[in-house]
Amino acid sequence: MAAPACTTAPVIAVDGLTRRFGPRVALDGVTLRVPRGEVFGLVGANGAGKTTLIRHVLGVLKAGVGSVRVFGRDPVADPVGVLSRIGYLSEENDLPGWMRVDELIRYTRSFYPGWDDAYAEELRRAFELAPAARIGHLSKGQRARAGLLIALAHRPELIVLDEPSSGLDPVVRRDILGAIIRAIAEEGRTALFSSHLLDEVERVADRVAMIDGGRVIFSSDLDDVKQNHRSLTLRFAEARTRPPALAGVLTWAGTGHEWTAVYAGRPGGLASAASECGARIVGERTPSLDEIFFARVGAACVATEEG
Ligand SMILES: Nc1ncnc2c1ncn2[C@@H]1O[C@H](COP(=O)(O)OP(=O)(O)OP(=O)(O)O)[C@@H](O)[C@H]1O
Repeated sequence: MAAPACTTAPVIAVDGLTRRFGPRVALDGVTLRVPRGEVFGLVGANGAGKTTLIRHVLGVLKAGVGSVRVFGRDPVADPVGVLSRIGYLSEENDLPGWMRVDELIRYTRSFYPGWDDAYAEELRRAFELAPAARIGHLSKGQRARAGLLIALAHRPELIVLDEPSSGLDPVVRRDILGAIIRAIAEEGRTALFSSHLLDEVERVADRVAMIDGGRVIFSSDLDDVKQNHRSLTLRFAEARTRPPALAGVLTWAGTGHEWTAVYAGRPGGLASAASECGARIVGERTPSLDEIFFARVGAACVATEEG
């Protein structure tokens, strides 16, 4: 999954994007960069703003406050220039139910000069889609595979997948992710996908942005995320009813003598602070992306309440 070194302009550049639906703020000052050749995971709970952000990237929604550039272009002003280079799988996966699989492939093919017949056929076989099957009669998982096939087969420079695994069984999930990896492994290809399944993002992404309440609360290279967070269990000499406030600790869980912290900072940074308050570290490990996400969301909520 190693991405090529990225020195070129980002494929997606979002700056200060705010979107309101009536009184509801769906995106709040979002700024992010999706570098070329990387797999970028957008993670957040339902309603966090992932789909709204993707709809701006596709030019379906126009940036009122802030700006969105894809391949350096405004996707609203230049939809053909941008969308012809994107493969998109929507969360709803709204394909025409009356078409057969082979008709869907022929129909979609006509829009894309770069359509790769051999690759489309390879995907059709890998996804076990019968050419004569009616889309409307396919299972949800099969429809997702068909949607993914037509998103991938024109070999787009950028593939955008909104919750590709939503509602699918683990085997299909792996099929879908395998296909994503194949698509992006082609030189210089970029993938942006949203998910609330943190284990899935952890498996495939090079970079993640965590979104909560319309804000990007954290965005980083995945290896850096893992390196810069530790889960540390502290044993205190005295039993405590609440944990101490220690710099770098995002969240605490525990009771009495033992408390576990998700900590962001340099390795070993918590040790001296712990000993100053009569504790020693009795356990240490790398937290999962899931733990980091919830720690970050929790810390962001506390900061908002205090701010
Ligand atoms: N067209 C719309 N009209 C009104 N509110 C909207 C609209 N689209 C999104 N929202 C609201 O904006 C917020 C962000 O929604 P969005 O669909 O972007 O979240 P999401 O992270 O993609 O969640 P999900 O995975 O559930 O789709 C939510 O509170 C949602 O109800």
